[in-house]
Amino acid sequence: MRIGTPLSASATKVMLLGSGELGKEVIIALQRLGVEVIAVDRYADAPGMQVAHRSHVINMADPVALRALVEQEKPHLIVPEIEAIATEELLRIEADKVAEVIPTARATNLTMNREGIRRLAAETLGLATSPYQFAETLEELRAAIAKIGYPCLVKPVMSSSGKGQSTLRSEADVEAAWNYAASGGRVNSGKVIVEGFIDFDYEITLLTVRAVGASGQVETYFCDPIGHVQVKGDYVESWQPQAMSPAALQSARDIAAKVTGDLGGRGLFGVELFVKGDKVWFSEVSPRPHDTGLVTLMSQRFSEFELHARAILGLPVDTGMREPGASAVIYGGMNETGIAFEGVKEALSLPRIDLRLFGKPEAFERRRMGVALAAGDDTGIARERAKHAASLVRPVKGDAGKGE
Ligand SMILES: Nc1ncnc2c1ncn2[C@@H]1O[C@H](COP(=O)(O)OP(=O)(O)OP(=O)(O)O)[C@@H](O)[C@H]1O
Ligand SMILES: NCC(=O)N[C@@H]1O[C@H](COP(=O)([O-])[O-])[C@@H](O)[C@H]1O
Ligand SMILES: [Mg+2]
Repeated sequence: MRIGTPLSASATKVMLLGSGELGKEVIIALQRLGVEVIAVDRYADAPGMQVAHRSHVINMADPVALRALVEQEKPHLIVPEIEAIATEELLRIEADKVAEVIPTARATNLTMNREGIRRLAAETLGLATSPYQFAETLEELRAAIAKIGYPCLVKPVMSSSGKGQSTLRSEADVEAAWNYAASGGRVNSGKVIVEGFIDFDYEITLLTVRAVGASGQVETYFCDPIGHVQVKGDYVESWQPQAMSPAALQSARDIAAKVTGDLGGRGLFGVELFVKGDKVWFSEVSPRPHDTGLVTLMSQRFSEFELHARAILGLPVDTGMREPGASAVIYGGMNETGIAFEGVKEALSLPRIDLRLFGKPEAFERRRMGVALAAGDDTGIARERAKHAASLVRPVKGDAGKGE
């Protein structure tokens, strides 16, 4: 693909659907390559909007509003960024050749909903997954759990970052899990998945890139595995590389190649896998950069965001690492708008540390507001540094007019 001049008739135009912290980095990467970027999200002043050429606030789950905006902006590429999009409309947009959807409209549609991707992975591709059932009423949920047993997890079919997700240990947890799934998902479709609990040794994200190679064909590239820790279904810490046995790594790559090969298109995918010994289970896949991959801003030659930008533009990629790294999340810790951060100077005084403060206009107790990034001679050192730096950054109530 030729790249034009932004804001001119020759512009290469990309529209991000979702403009949070991950989209913000994709936008910066695209802008560096001379792309014109339009940021879209459900609220004003989202992180990516603050660096895009222009932005729009719409309900992306509304097919009519989505179609109208795409026809108004006429982007060449549409890059979904969040799990709250009317993906059936993306199928129509792609079929009508209005714009190209990254990686494909089908991939976005299947992964937007846990049922689509789970049935594809387990039933069509025959990959190992946790046992699962779907339910649309509390009664169905009880019947589903009777088949799966305890402990198990209940998740809304459309959600992310652990929203609406519960781990159930007994019958006493069922009703609360049902209610939380109904209220906590990003979009309430009324349906939940019940998953059997996998007692894994560790879990990884295998960033997998489908990009045009030297042959001119789309080829599959793997980044080094990323290890992570999740609390309440949301990532709090990640590091790269995660040590794996050769058999587990091979199996992880085979699974990732199968899933991303079926989903197709160009772009970077975050393939989430559970590992116990040499056994690997597929959990889910994001057809876009992954939150645990924020570590790659520090650890790779090209971050997952730069790789996504290159891949979607049809450009070559290099998935090599630079050095071991780690990331640690900074939460809002309060429900306030216009907060401030203290301790940034202290955090950045630590060796080989960097920070991203996302600039979200409103903080919530458990809303991710920033991330500390660290490098080290090994991941143990990098993890300690990242956690230390994150702990030094303290969100406080913003004081209008006070610069510090
Ligand atoms: N079947 C399972 N067995 C054991 N742990 C699980 C299972 N499903 C989920 N988890 C744990 O919960 C975490 C979040 O689950 P999942 O990835 O499905 O949620 P999510 O809302 O899609 O999160 P994200 O969008 O951040 O990836 C997993 O990374 C894992 O730590
Ligand atoms: N696990 C998916 C993930 O991390 N997605 C990232 O979080 C943003 C939403 O954050 P918000 O809920 O704070 O607005 C999304 O826009 C995306 O950048
Ligand atoms: Mg996940």
